[in-house]
Amino acid sequence: MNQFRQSMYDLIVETSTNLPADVRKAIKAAQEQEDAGTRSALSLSTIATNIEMAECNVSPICQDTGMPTFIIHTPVGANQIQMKKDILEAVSLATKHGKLRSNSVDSLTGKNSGDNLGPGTPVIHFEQWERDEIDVRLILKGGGCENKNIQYSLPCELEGLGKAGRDLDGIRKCILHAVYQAQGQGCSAGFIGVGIGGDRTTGYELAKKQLFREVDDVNEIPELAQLEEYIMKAANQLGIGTMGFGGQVTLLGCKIGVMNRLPASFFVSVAYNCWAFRRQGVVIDPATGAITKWIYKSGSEEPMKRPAQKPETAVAQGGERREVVLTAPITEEQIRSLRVGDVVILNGPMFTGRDALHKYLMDHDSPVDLNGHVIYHCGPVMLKDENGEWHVKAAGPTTSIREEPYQGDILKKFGIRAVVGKGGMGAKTLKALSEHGAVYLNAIGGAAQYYAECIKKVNGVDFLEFGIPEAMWHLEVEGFAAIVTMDSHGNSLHADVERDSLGKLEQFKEPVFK
Ligand SMILES: O=C(O)C[C@H](O)C(=O)O
Ligand code: SF4
Repeated sequence: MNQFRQSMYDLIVETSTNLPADVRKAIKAAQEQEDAGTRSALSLSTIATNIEMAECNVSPICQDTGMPTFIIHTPVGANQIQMKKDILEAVSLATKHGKLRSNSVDSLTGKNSGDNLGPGTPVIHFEQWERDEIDVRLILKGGGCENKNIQYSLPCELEGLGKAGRDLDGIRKCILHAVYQAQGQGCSAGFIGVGIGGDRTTGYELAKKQLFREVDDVNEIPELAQLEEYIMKAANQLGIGTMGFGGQVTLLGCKIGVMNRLPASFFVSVAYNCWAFRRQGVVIDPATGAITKWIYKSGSEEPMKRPAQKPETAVAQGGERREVVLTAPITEEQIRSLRVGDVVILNGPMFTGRDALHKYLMDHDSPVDLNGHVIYHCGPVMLKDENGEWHVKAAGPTTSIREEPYQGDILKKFGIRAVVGKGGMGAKTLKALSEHGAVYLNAIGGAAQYYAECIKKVNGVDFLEFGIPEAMWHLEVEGFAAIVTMDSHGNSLHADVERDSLGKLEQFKEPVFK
């Protein structure tokens, strides 16, 4: 088994950097369905480019490399203690090499362990079987989509859909509601795994296990096969689209599993996975620890279509949208001229800030003058070279709504003119954008290689003690494209799409499965 640690390292790198063929196929099919020139089509082109860049750079597809979760089947007698040690070493090494972001945070102190190891991380499940080989599957599911997981307890009353009872039709309503409530925040278009039954814990486990099924397989249980097919059709009529920009494709895959439950409980658990659906698996020779087979067809066999021109250029040429180039510090006048739908190309300085920084800035000063500047909701993957210089390895946006309690106050306090993130923000921020004269710019979630390439220099860093993802990185960008989705005149594309999709959800109120 001396090669086992290397095999686990290879599995981690492949999973983080090369999206498997079945996932790529689903994204390519979505590209075919969206009308050229729309915001969703533009986002899918960026996503396609990003997938190819990640494979080519052998760098993370998305900066959030998630909670590494290993599901392992071993022959009777395999040394699981040694295997676990090897996995921990492989995880730590992959983190050191920038293939995983340091993602393990002490929940009480906020301290990042720096190597992805700590109580509860990574997740490793062992099970014995009677076969001779070892089967290791890995999923890297990011935090933003994890936050959109949802569990229903039937019977219940659902917004837009009314009563959901303890039957197949009630289950149908829960799943549709799950897709609706995620909006674009889990980086739609997404994949869902559903677990029917179990208790609160095993229901979610079952839901996550569904994510290991191939996107195009067919459920062995006929009622569930029918339900999966129905959900794919119905969810794609909600109009949420890629990143919640509106569009034809909201859901890329739906897999449903079932297990028994207690008489008093009836849970429907939904695990939401972003388009950056990173999972792979290997078969291992128990004698040597070497990989004998990759379980999911490699992404390298399913190349993405690269757009002929840069996606943002294509949009600007589409006519209806304006492209505005801005360099910080930005004036109020420049901001007031922007409208929802405009594409902004940012050049110059940009400062990252996410959860820890927003909380800090509420009652402290900023170490840098933020007047007229751009704050980027981003927790990058960074590596330091031998000369002590930092390099950006992956740097897409994080879900902005988490900063809703702070953002409005902070942008007024420091004079910030633009907030870059993904998934949009709420009413409090929208009001502050209007009052102060600022905009919200939506970048494409998960497109971490695409944005990393726009970052030309790291000028400095503050609060490294918050950990790499939470630190305030001083970046210098060039050609960083994002779409105005909330302007300084009270308009929010996110509010519009949410309202429209609720209207569409209501069309699915009547029973379908009797
Ligand atoms: O943590 C991140 O960088 C992103 C996160 O996965 C998110 O979707 O918000
Ligand atoms: S940023 Fe988006 S693509 Fe990346 S892990 Fe979070 S939800 Fe997934």
